[in-house]
Amino acid sequence: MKKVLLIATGGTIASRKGTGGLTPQISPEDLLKYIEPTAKRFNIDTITPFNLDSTNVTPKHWEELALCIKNNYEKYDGFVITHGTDTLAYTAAALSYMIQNSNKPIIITGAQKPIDFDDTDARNNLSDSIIYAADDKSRGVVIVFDGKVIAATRAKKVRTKSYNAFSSINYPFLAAIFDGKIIRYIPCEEYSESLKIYTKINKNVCLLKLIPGMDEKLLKLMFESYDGIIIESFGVGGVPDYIKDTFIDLCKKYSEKMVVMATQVTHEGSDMAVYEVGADIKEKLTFFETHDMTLESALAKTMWILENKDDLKREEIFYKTINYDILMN
Ligand SMILES: NC(=O)C[C@H](N)C(=O)O
Repeated sequence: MKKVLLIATGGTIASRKGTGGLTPQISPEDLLKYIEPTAKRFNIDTITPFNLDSTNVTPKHWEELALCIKNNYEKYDGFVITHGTDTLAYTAAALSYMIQNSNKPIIITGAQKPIDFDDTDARNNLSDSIIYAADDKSRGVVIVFDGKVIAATRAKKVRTKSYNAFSSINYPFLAAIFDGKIIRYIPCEEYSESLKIYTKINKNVCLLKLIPGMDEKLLKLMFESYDGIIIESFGVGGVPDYIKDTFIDLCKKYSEKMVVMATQVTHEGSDMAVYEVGADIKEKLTFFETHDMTLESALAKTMWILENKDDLKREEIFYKTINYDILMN
């Protein structure tokens, strides 16, 4: 019988109504009781490293999850992490960099409604995740949600209430699961490189979303305070003329920091070479562009590189495809 470790971290899937609204209360053993026909086909152990609404999940928790999988890796055939949906895409992206070349599947799932609601999506999501985790052809870090399997670097929460809460951005779904059967659109390749688990990342990374007319004060503050600065610019990318000189000065002054240019537009990605507002600084400065990556992945990849990779290797690794994260590189 396949051995699966269910790692419960809270979220709506395990929530009940408290006096102040929904809060995680249902134990992982009780979660499994709601999907008994599936659960009894496998040998499932449970562990609860933390029990939070995912609004409260931080990079420190991503490190706890990576360590939990490292400590249990040899004992199980697959892993299912139940997680709140609000920051699930961030955790999934982080685990994609922290756990690489895993020939065992690591699934992250959650739900829009608690598992004990009559109209819940939780039972399908949990049951599908366990089936996927126990399947011989599954590998790597993925999200299973609403009958779809999404590469863990490509997900974005796009709906706050509907069951199809996650989209796979700039990449197709890897598989679908109908009535407990997996239909693989993109078969998982076996990793030939050895498993790598990183349990530390650099948490000193910030995000600045540009708005029309933005004051350069914020830009200065971010360059002074952080090791990694992600700037979400407009369209395919550029820096407005009214902050451009400051941006150039700061990039030169803090050349040891990682500056990453992203876009606020969800689909199709950035390309700063297209317009003069982007092209002129791209020639003069060293920074990274997210291209078709999600913001969640760009953030997690920056945190992982800053902590674990040599400065000279940054560029090569930022643009290297990891768990399907970037194609336009
Ligand atoms: N659907 C959910 O899980 C939302 C919840 N607030 C969470 O992220 O924990």
